[in-house]
Amino acid sequence: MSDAPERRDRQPKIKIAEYLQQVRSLAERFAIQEREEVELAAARGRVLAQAITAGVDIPGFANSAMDGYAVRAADLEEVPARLRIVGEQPAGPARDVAVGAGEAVRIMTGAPLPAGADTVVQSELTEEDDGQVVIGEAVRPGANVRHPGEDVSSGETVLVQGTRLAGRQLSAAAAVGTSRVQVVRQPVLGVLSTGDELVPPGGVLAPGQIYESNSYLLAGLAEESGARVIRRHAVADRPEELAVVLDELTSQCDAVLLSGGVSVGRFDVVRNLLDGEAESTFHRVSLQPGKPQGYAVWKGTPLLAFPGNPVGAFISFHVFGRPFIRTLTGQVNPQTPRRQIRAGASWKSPQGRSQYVPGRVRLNAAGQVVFEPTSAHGSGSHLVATLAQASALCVIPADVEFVQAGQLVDVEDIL
Ligand SMILES: Nc1nc2c(c(=O)[nH]1)N[C@H]1C(S)=C(S)[C@@H](COP(=O)(O)OP(=O)(O)OC[C@H]3O[C@@H](n4cnc5c(N)ncnc54)[C@H](O)[C@@H]3O)O[C@H]1N2
Ligand code: MOO
Repeated sequence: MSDAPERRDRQPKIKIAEYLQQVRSLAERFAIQEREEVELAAARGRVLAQAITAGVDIPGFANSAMDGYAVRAADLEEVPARLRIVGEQPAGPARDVAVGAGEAVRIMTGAPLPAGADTVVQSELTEEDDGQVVIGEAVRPGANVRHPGEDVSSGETVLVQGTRLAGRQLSAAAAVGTSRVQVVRQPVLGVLSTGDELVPPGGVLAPGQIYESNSYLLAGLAEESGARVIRRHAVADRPEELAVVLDELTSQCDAVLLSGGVSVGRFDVVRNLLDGEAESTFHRVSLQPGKPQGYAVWKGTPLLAFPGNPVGAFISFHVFGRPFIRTLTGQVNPQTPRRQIRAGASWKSPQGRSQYVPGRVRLNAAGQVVFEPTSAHGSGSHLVATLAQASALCVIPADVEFVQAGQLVDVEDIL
């Protein structure tokens, strides 16, 4: 057992932005430098180590947006118009058909626009009669024609370096002809829970014990952020055991996320063990939940230490963990978008800490869009089960102590 004394920690709190800057600086120093080339189909979730430049225009040629008839707008000045059908152009190679005065070509969506045509009339507005097409309604000149380079021109940047590749980005790369991409090596993250009271789910709970859940939370979030994860649990009051697990994890990982044991209690082993380590930094951050935070470098590998309370661990990942992984993998860190929505309930917020309240954005009975906390207990950092129902976070500034139903509040989506 550790016999470390309880700390009387009256350290002033630091601002979220200040601590975030420290976390990002740490990640910048350990940013992954290795690159690899992978098939586009295997690149989902990876981070681009190069820009993708269009090798072709998109669209590549003038083409039809509808199934219908390619015509000359000048022939539609008076409707109904009757035009002679002189050919057909499906999607695919351009046929040797052209549209002259008084003529039309039957055309399919995506097919190249025949020479002479400048407008496409969709088939619903037409009737065919004895080799002619009858167009009964006026059609805007140039309607239903997609022009070359309208989306992107050859030589333009389609995806910047540092983009994380999801389905849409893979599709953009494919559409400009890219088949292999340079990506940043996938980060390997250790996830380590500490706590004597923690029993793996499925085990038998003795009095005072609870099921361990943070490693599932943080491993899941880290994987969703593109990392490969190695998950472990070490008991809280045995620093030697924690040191062994840290040795093992840091020898295989680019970084380790810890939860629990960072506060001021006698058994807060993470803090007790790391306190003497290189660059070990512990702060009280003006955040609720998620006040106690720390980082250190263990045998050359950065560690981020989050509080053990499950919602605190989640908010810590949302505010610091995800930006840390993004920086580690060379991604840009855009500001998390916030929008103002009316509070759908009243609640208290702790003085001097920015409160993050899990909840949902919904329509209330009066038809107003409101933010509603998922739990009547608001931002309580132990509310692990109701956290799963939340899809948004309400962010209350540090100087606000009470939120009145109906007032505008800042809301962020949970990614
Ligand atoms: N005297 C003070 N006590 C506390 C302070 C303070 O300023 N002065 N801060 C409180 C705040 S705020 C937080 S947050 C917690 C942080 O404590 P630790 O990070 O040291 O976390 P633990 O004590 O290990 O655990 C807290 C809580 O969370 C449960 N837990 C921990 N790990 C897991 C896990 N992997 N899965 C599920 N649940 C977990 C643990 O059982 C505790 O209930 O300190 C306050 N105290
Ligand atoms: O900062 Mo703690 O996570 O509120 O309980």
